[in-house]
Amino acid sequence: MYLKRLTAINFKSINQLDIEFDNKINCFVGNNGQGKTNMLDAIYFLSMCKSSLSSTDLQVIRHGQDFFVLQGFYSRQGVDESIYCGLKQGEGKIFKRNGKAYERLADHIGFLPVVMVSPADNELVEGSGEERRKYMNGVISQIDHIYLDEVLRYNRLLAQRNSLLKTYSRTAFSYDLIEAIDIQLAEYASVIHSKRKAFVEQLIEILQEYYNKVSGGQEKVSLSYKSHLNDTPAETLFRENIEKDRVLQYTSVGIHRDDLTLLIDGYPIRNEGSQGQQKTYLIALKLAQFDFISKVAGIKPLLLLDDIFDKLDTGRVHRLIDMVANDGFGQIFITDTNKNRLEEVLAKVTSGYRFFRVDNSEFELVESR
Ligand SMILES: Nc1ncnc2c1ncn2[C@@H]1O[C@H](COP(=O)(O)OP(=O)(O)OP(=O)(O)O)[C@@H](O)[C@H]1O
Repeated sequence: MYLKRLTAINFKSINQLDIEFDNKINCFVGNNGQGKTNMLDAIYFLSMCKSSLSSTDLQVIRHGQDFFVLQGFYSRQGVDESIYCGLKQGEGKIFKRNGKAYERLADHIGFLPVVMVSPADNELVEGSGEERRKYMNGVISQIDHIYLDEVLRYNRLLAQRNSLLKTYSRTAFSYDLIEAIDIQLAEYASVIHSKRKAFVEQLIEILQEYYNKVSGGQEKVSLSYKSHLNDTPAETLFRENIEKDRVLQYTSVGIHRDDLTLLIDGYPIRNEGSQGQQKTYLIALKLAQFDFISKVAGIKPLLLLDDIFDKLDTGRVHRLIDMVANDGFGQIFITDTNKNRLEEVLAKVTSGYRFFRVDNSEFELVESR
């Protein structure tokens, strides 16, 4: 699958854009703040129906404007596909495939799989468990259409349960009501838990391989899935903690407390890893994710590599490029502020490529093969 052409109007710093891509490698060079990441984010948006960075859709509308439009023209399994996304202030977001509007955005997510590697991934190391749960949700939703719905339903039931715990803690407490919620809550919790567990297990298998490929094979890396449901079935868990939750006035156990621990040589990478090791780990994690989606979905995701070379030594940069440019990856988009570094990289690449200069959110094709 590859993106042939992207058009954008009023997307973040981009006023107007119409750009045709190489079906293998696309490089973007420009100084800080010139719009490189915004362009990658537009590609991400067309796949995931949301920005990889901005928390609300309205934040991506160009300052001073009241709408944005994106259009992507793809070739997917030999078939041309056009995706339209538009948002006007005060109105809903519209997504269309070949001119027909989607009723549910969840039906689109995963149709054009995407993996983005960016400096923001650092949040997976530094951020709270919520970041890592969001990460799991983002990947699994690309290969499983009903997963997001299950998470949404779980969260709705959880909110109801929490509001009951708050309301009833000082007055009469209705066990019947809570137990009725818990039956459904436990069902969703079990399904979500088994999907997350299967995902992490498959990721672990390939994570080390990619870490070795980029690092040259030095440290041992792993990933551990933490969940209350690892040891206790959901129904038992909610039942056993009901008194505690009543005192706390919120639900203290469940998959909303799941987390991932990123490990290097058996220790959390957050405490032990150098910046370069952390970066290498995160790249390996994302490439493992690429592998996972490719295998399960049967389509190679678009690979967006935003500013990934910073903090990596030259050996790692070269191994990484050799791998993504010449191995089993599909179309890739690479941004960098350093022109020489990218030119060096392209000199080693045997496939076709396009090289763009980015200045003030204008994209100029300067070289292609
Ligand atoms: N909604 C918006 N409207 C207008 N400009 C925006 C909007 N959102 C972000 N920007 C601008 O986009 C610019 C950042 O662009 P971007 O992140 O794409 O830069 P970059 O070329 O990737 O830089 P770097 O090399 O530093 O990563 C900032 O100047 C920011 O003010």
